[in-house]
Amino acid sequence: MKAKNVREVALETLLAVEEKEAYSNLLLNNMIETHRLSERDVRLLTEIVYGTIQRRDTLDYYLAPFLKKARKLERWVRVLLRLTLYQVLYLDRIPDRAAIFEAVEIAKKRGHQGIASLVNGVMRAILRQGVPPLENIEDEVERLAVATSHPRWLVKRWVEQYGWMETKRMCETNLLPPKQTARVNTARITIAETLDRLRQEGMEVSRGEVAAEAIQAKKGNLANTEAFRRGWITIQDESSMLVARALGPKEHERVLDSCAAPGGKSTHIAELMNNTGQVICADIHEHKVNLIEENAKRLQLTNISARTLDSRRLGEVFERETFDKILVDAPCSGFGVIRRKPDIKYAKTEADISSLAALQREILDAVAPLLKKGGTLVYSTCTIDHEENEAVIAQFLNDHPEFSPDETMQQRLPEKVQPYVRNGQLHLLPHYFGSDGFFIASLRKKV
Ligand SMILES: C[S@@+](CC[C@H](N)C(=O)[O-])C[C@H]1O[C@@H](n2cnc3c(N)ncnc32)[C@H](O)[C@@H]1O
Repeated sequence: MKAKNVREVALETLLAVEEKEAYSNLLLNNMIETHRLSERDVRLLTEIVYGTIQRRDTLDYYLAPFLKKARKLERWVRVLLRLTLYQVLYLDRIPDRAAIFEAVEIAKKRGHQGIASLVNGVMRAILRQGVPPLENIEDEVERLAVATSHPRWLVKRWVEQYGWMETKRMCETNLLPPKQTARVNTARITIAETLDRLRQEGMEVSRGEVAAEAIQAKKGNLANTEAFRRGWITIQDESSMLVARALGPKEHERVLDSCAAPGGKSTHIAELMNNTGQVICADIHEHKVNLIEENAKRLQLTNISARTLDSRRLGEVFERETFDKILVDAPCSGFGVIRRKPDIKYAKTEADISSLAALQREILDAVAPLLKKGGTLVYSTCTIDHEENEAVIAQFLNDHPEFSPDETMQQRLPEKVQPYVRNGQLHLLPHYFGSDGFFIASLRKKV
């Protein structure tokens, strides 16, 4: 497939993201499969799609003065202009004229000569005059929001919760491409051997930075390796790997993972238990439950069982005080994973945060009776919002005096993250280690 067609595929993908058909990572995978792209084209497509989404609001700010005279633009024309300007401003290795030429060709093919002239005219004017400076924006919250392409309400909320400097760092880090990391199935293979095998497959890999079982790849796709097919590795972010460690499952225990699909943490828990005991997984979505089973099979873990269940009703399925450990890896707004799923920042609203917090409290309330006395309950999210994190835990502790914060969690976590643990709660922001933003709280049920 020629580079020209890659940009058409990019336009199609971006339009589907705008229509909210699915998250960009899923749409991109579908497109890559449908169009059978070469590795080089996959890289360019990925860069253009993620980059254009990541910088959407900045690109619109830059385009605005050049579109004043244009009549109402069709959505696809705006998206085409965005992805072309993205290449011109942020992709050094692509000559401006090549990016503009391709855009004009697409405009002719998809529209007509008039649209092609508009696209050409706007892009040439930007090359001549340059884009408007961000310094023109007086309000500093607004300026940061436009410069890093986050909704203003979200930046304002983070400034209130974390202060200006942390917010600025977080917004800037969210623009970087995500790291590619994986967890080694240490029940079956050592880290050193995994690294060797992956290097033999042509991958550029090293140990991770935070979690003991983590490796990272600079080049190549870990999901396309023999090591992955053989069940030696699982694609997972390093922050995510800390959750099973925080839970600290032991051999022969009975563990409940109440929001388990696709099983990233359940399989880690099962590995840490050396394939003994029972990891019982629940998830509300049947199609996702199948993924847990597929992953367990690939990793050759036989101590996992998965069922389609609503965690708010688990009391109807399981006896009280039957689990040694329970994980609630709750559905959340996902603001810690913007690097990986950039469309999240435009898709979620403040109202979503409040309704998610209500759901999170409901799930916690429902699973609490199922834990044995002396057992551990871990609550985690891949968001960094107080309302879904510490506020949920504060409310839970208030409503459940039989639980208390578990101070021992700190010792189960890698030394590097220990300074970020307070009162049995770990807060990781994306710029600390370049991993996902995460919240993990451990609670102990009194004996
Ligand atoms: C953060 S994801 C879990 C990720 C998973 N723990 C992993 O590491 O691969 C949250 C999951 O909760 C599920 N979910 C949402 N509401 C639920 C409910 N009421 N009961 C059970 N699962 C639910 C979603 O389908 C989603 O798979």
